[in-house]
Amino acid sequence: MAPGPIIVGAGPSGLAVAASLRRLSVPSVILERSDGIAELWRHRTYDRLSLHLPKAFCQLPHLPFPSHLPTYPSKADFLCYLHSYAHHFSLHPFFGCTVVAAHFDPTESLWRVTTVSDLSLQSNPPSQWTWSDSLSESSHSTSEMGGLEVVEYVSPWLVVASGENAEPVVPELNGREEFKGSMLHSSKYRSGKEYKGKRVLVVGCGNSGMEMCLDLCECGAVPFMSVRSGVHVLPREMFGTSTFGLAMKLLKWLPVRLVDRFLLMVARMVIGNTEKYGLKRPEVGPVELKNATGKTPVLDVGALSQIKKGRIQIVPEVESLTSNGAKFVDERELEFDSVVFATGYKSNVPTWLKDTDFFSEDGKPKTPFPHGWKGDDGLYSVGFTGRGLLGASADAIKTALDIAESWKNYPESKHFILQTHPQGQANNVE
Ligand SMILES: Cc1cc2nc3c(=O)[nH]c(=O)nc-3n(C[C@H](O)[C@H](O)[C@H](O)COP(=O)(O)OP(=O)(O)OC[C@H]3O[C@@H](n4cnc5c(N)ncnc54)[C@H](O)[C@@H]3O)c2cc1C
Ligand SMILES: NC(=O)C1=CN([C@@H]2O[C@H](COP(=O)(O)OP(=O)(O)OC[C@H]3O[C@@H](n4cnc5c(N)ncnc54)[C@H](OP(=O)(O)O)[C@@H]3O)[C@@H](O)[C@H]2O)C=CC1
Ligand SMILES: O=C(O)C(=O)Cc1c[nH]c2ccccc12
Repeated sequence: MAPGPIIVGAGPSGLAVAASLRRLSVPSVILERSDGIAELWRHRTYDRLSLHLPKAFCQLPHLPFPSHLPTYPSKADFLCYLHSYAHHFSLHPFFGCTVVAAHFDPTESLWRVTTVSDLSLQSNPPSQWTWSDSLSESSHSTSEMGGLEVVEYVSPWLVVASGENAEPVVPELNGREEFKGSMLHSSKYRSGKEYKGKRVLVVGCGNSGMEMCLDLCECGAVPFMSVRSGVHVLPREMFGTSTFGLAMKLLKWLPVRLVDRFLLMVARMVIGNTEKYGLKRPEVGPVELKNATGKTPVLDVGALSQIKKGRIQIVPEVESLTSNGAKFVDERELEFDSVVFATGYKSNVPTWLKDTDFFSEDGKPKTPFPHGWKGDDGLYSVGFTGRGLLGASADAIKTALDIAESWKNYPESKHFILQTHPQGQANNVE
C-alpha cells in the first residue's frame, strides 16, 4: 500500500504535483521508469536545446527559477532547476520502476498499479522498505522475473504524469528497409557535429525539426526539411517582448481569432511571408490551432534566416525512401546520407491504464482543457493539456488541492505511514 497518492512519472509534471502535495502535508510515491528525474530532458533531447518560452512561463509551482538565469534557460539550466526543485521539496522517486498496468479495483476502491522494476537502475529497491501497517504488508506483493522484479503498488489515488511526449512517433514510410544510410528519431539526435559534410533529410517542421536543421547548418551539414501540411512560424519576440507573453496578455482581453490575426500580421512584418519559402501556413491561426489540436507553432530561433539563405532547403512530403535517398510527392528524387525523423511523440497511457474511459485512444484526457485534470475514483492527469509546462503546473496545483481535501477526509486508520525507509526514498511527510 503506498503511503499516499501514486504518481506515474518523475518529469516536471510528476515533480510539480508531488511538491504541491508535500506543501499540503500529503505524502506520495513517484514511480519513474528511468534512472533519474526528467528522463525526456536528460536523455531524449538535443544538446543545443533551450526553453523557447521565457522562464516565467516554464517554472513549476512554489519555486521560481533563480534570478541569475537568462530569460531562455538552457537545457542544463533547466535540468539543474529540476534537480534543485526535487531536492528543495525532498522528493525521492522510485527509479527504474516502469508502470506496465494500472486498474481500479471497485471492491476496495483502490488503484492497483503494477510495475516492472529494473534493479540495476535503482539505488534503493522498494522491496527493502518496511511498512507500518499490516494491510500494507499483505498488499505489497513482489515476485522475481529474471533480473527484473514485479511490484504492485496500491492507493486510493492515481496521478498520471507520464507525459504527452512519452514515446517517439516514427512514420512507416515505404522503402524504410531499403535505405542504407542512418535513420533516427529526433529524440536520439544530439548534435550536428556528427553530420559535417553530410546531406541530411529532416522529416517534420515542428520546433524540433526546425532547430535540428539550424544545428546541422551551423555544423557544416546540408539539411533538407520535409514539410507535409504546413506550419506557423512566429518570431520568438515582438516589440522587444516574448511573442508568447504578448499573446497571453492579449488573450486576457481579446478573442483568440483576433489575437491570431494580430500575431500573424506582426509576424509578417517581422519575418516576412514564410509561404514564399515553402512553409505553408495552416488555415487556422496559431493559438486557435494549438488550443484545438496541441500543434505548437514554431518560435523561430534562427532557422528561418537559414531557410531564406537557401542553406536549409525545403522539400515536400516524402513519398518513399530509396536505397540512397528519398522520393517526394512532387516526384523529385534526392540523395541523402541520413534521415532524422522529427515527427513528434505520443503518450503511452493506453498501453498500461486499463478499464477507464477517461483517456482517449491517443492517450490524452477526453475532457478538454481546463477540465481534463480530474477523472473518477481518485484518478488525475497532470501535463496533458497541450500547453507545456505552464499547463502542467496549473494541473498540478488543482490536483494536489483536490487530493489533499480527500486525504483529510480519508479515515485516519487508513493513512499508511511509511515508518522506515532506510535510504529515505519515499516523499514521506514527517
Ligand atoms: C524537445 C522538447 C522541448 C520542449 N520544450 C518546452 C519548453 O521550452 N517549454 C514548455 O513549456 N514545454 C516544453 N516541452 C514540452 C514538454 O512536454 C514539457 O517541457 C515537459 O517535459 C512535460 O513534462 P511531463 O512531466 O508532463 O512529461 P515528461 O517530461 O515526458 O516526463 C514524464 C516522465 O514519465 C516517465 N514515464 C513515462 N511512462 C512511464 C511509465 N509507464 N512508468 C513509469 N514512468 C514513466 C518518463 O520516463 C518521464 O520521466 C518540450 C518538449 C520537447 C520534446
Ligand atoms: N525549446 C522548445 O520549446 C522546444 C519545444 N518542443 C516541443 O516538443 C514537442 C514535440 O515537438 P516536435 O518534436 O517538433 O514534434 P511536433 O509534433 O511538434 O511536430 C511533428 C512534425 O512532424 C510532422 N510529421 C508527423 N508525422 C509525419 C509523417 N508521417 N510524414 C511527414 N511529416 C510528419 C508533422 O507534420 P504535420 O503537421 O503534417 O503532421 C510536424 O511537422 C512540441 O510540443 C514542441 O513545441 C520541441 C523542440 C524545442
Ligand atoms: O512545447 C510545447 O508544446 C509548449 O507548449 C511550449 C511551447 C514551446 N513553443 C511554443 C510556442 C507556442 C506555444 C507554446 C510553446
